[in-house]
Amino acid sequence: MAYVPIIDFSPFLDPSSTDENKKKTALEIDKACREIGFFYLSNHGVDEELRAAMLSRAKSFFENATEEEKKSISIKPAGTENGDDARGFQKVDGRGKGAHEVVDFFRPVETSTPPYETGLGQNLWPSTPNDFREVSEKYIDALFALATKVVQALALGLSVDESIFMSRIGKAFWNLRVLGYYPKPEGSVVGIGDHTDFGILTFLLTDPQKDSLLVLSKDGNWEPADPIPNCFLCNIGDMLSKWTDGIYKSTRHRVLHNSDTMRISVPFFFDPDWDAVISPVLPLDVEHREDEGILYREKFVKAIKYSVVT
Ligand SMILES: O=C(O)CCC(=O)C(=O)O
Ligand SMILES: [Fe+2]
Repeated sequence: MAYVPIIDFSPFLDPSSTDENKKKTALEIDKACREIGFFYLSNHGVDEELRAAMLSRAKSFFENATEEEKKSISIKPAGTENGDDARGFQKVDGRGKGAHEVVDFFRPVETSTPPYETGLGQNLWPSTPNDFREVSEKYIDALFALATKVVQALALGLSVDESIFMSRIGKAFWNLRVLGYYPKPEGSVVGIGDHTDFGILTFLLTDPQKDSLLVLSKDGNWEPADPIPNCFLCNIGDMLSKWTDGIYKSTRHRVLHNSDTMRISVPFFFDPDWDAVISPVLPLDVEHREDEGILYREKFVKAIKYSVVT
């Protein structure tokens, strides 16, 4: 797809690559972030078998989990038993925004005890299929390592002191999201409504179906961002936009799934540490403007209450 560029990430994985090669890749990412807010990442180092396993476990969950199991792991309001507004399964109906089913997992928070505050509960792992958790945790580790490297590349591309970013992602509050878009029933919209992601970067893994994910271009057209074999589709969230004072865009996107076949999609959202303050590091000729910061966890709570809990 011509609109979103494909960026070869191998210089950041190959220990023998030169600083010059790294800088070239970092500047390609920088350009995509300034102009589009989306890019495909190839040669990212995440094993093909692991990606296939993650997709197959997601598919197996939607094909085989019973309604009873889905109910047992469903998201519950914070303050109620096991509830934290955020972790677990939910079925979103097609009124307005677009129908889908979704299970959300977040970084575990060892220190919190029930009743949980928003976002700070325990992950509710499905038991269908029985190795869902094991595969997901391997996948999360791989994506966490990749995302950290991409953030290093962002710092290089921006000529920003890497430690400003690194000191705010050591315990990145990641979210693994497993989405099932069912075949379209009569008279409803299957998908996800127009939105921006609210973290730093999203890494999207989907099955090979086309024409579902649409990205809003600068001139106001919805451009398809179809899967490309062996690439992650990456996009910028609001936190990275804030870090760059809006120079990088968190681009609007939506899903419209008009098909007789179920679509499986697994976004990995890489977000700042729970307590991180995110403030502009750009423009480079002024001081890092700490006073204009936003607390990530406040952004999270607002975003979750608005988008997830119904
Ligand atoms: O399913 C997709 O292709 C994208 C999902 C998405 O945009 C989201 O969950 O934020
Ligand atoms: Fe999104």
